[in-house]
Amino acid sequence: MMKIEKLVEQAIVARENAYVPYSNFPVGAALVTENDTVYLGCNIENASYGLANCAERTAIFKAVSEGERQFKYLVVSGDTEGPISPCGACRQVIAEFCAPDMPVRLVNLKGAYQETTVSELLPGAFTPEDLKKYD
Ligand SMILES: O=c1ccn([C@H]2C[C@H](O)[C@@H](CO)O2)c(=O)[nH]1
Ligand SMILES: [Zn+2]
Repeated sequence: MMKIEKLVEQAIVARENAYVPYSNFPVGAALVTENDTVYLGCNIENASYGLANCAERTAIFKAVSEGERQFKYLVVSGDTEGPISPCGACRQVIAEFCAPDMPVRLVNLKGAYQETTVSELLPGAFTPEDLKKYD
């Protein structure tokens, strides 16, 4: 397992690439694969506001598009008062690709954090398992 402090630092540094001309709210993410590869993500906004892609989804989509399917840890960082809170869309995408018991660390820039899990972020998620009987 990678050192958590280093992952948190990477998730914070990942904010530097955020494209956030509309919200001015950079968010970063660091996603660790089973083989300890780290995929970083930042939020990427759009003049058509609703098309913003959050940092967590950027990291997940980068990893999945490189063929990765097994993940073991996710860190999300933002300059929030308390730990950052992923949006509903990200919670659903996280539940698609990460095991229910996978740990997720939500952090801010002041050292506050919440260590949670995928299933705690989205209890009762609709997942690929629910479609299996239609295979
Ligand atoms: O967990 C979060 C929460 C918010 N945002 C982004 C979406 C938008 O670009 C900006 C303000 O909501 O922050 C993320 O990337 N991840
Ligand atoms: Zn989101």
